[in-house]
Amino acid sequence: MAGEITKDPGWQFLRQSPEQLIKETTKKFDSKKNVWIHDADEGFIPVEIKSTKGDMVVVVSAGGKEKTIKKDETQEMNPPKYEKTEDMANLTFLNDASVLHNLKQRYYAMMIYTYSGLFCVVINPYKRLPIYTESVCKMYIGKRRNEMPPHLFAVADEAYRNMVNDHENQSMLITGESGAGKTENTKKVISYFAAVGASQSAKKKVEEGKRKDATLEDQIVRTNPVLEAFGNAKTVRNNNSSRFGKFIRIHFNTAGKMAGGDIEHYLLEKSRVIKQAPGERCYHIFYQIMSEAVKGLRDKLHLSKSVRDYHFVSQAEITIDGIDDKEEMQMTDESFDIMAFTEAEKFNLYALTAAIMHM
Ligand SMILES: Nc1ncnc2c1ncn2[C@@H]1O[C@H](COP(=O)(O)OP(=O)(O)OP(=O)(O)O)[C@@H](O)[C@H]1O
Repeated sequence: MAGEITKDPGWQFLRQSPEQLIKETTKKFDSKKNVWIHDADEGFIPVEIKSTKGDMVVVVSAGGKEKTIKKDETQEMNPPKYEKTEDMANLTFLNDASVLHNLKQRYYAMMIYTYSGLFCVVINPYKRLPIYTESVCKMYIGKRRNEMPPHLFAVADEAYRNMVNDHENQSMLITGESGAGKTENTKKVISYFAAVGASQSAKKKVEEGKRKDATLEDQIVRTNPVLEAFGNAKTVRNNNSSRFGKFIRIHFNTAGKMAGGDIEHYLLEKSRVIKQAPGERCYHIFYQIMSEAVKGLRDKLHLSKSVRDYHFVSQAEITIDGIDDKEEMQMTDESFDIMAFTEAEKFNLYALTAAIMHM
């Protein structure tokens, strides 16, 4: 099994190979001499202490540059055996320079998850890594945190097992600045719970006429495209920025199978509906409706003009690089079907949205 998982395409983004590990962790090191100092460009750089006089030290950088600074301004360096450590709680010196160095080195190797005790620090890779596949998901099911490389799935699995074993509610806080990856990681957590807690109940039939099969897991996962259509927008910092906060509750039955869910939302940025700053866009749904993905919808909503002619939604950007509003609209509309909205309910929602454009 261990051999098999290391062959998974995602493994290289989770843990370095034994060869790399040996190379990294056996570098020359002198704990008395090797330290970190502040650097205007790099944040912190490694230097070697050449001499000490009172509370001043002369340090030399890798490039041979010498500098005299206060000893207090240096930060201790960890021995190379901690290079790219998976849990920063292990570090002998937990100073800013060491934490940033560790996260940076792991990020350069595209290992985006790192523990810091109970926390899991994530760095946005801005590229799709094969670490959320079904095979990677299976690797983490039922495993202890220290048995596997850091991953959001491990945190989710631990929460799931604590819930099943201790019969206690569990919560996960996902936080960070705009564009940090909260929305993406939240979606992965929900998908993970959908996989481990699959209800396996008889498939429900959704809405007469559509005859689509939808499991409860599908329905819970599909809340996202709809919420994003109405509550996410392009900002200067993030093409898909959530403009509201949310508290997602997923319910499990006593057997640990998914039984339902609900979402509380807070503080939608309402001003965006009528005003967009330069470089930003209104909520995705307006442009999705205009995309013609749902045949005849624009006609029914009397949206015959071009987007630019609807003032409230066209004060800045109207398209987003890399986002196809037509595909997104298909996803939104299909998600409504999977969540068992009726045709009338869907139309009413679209009509209300269009009404704002007509104002
Ligand atoms: N794990 C990831 N893998 C690949 N791309 C990612 C990942 N996390 C984030 N991204 C990219 O970064 C973008 C911004 O991430 P996301 O929308 O999750 O940020 P956020 O923290 O929710 O921001 P906001 O607070 O503005 O809603 C995503 O649209 C995606 O392109």
